[in-house]
Amino acid sequence: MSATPLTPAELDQALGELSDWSVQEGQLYASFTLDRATLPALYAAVAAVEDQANHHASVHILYNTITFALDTHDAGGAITALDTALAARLSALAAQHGSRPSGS
Ligand SMILES: C[C@H](O)[C@H](O)[C@H]1CNC2=NC(N)=NC(=O)C2=N1
Repeated sequence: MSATPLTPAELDQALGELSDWSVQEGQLYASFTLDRATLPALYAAVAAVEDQANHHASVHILYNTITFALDTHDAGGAITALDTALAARLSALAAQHGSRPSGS
C-alpha cells in the first residue's frame, strides 16, 4: 500500500465505505462511545493493529469517548490508502468492543 495522497475522488469513494469517518481539518476523523471499562482492551487491540500496519492514529480519550484522527506523516500529512485501510480496521475493532459512533 502506498503513501501517495488520495485524489478528492478517491477520498470520496473511500468515505463511502467508511460510514463512521469524516474529514476534518485534513484528517480522517471518527469518534466512538463505549463502556469505559472496555476502553483499555480496545486501545490494546488498536495498538496491535497499528504496529502490524506500521501506521498510527492520533488517539484522544475523554471519559467514554475515544477519537481517532488519521493522516500520513510520510506524505506530508495527506490522507492516503494507509489511512483509509487503518480506519476500516479501527471501526471494526470499535464495533467488536461494543462501541457506537458518537458522531463528529
Ligand atoms: C518509520 C516508520 O515507518 C514511520 O514513522 C511510520 C510509522 N507510523 C506512521 N503513522 C502515520 N500516521 N503516518 C506515517 O507516515 C507513519 N509512518
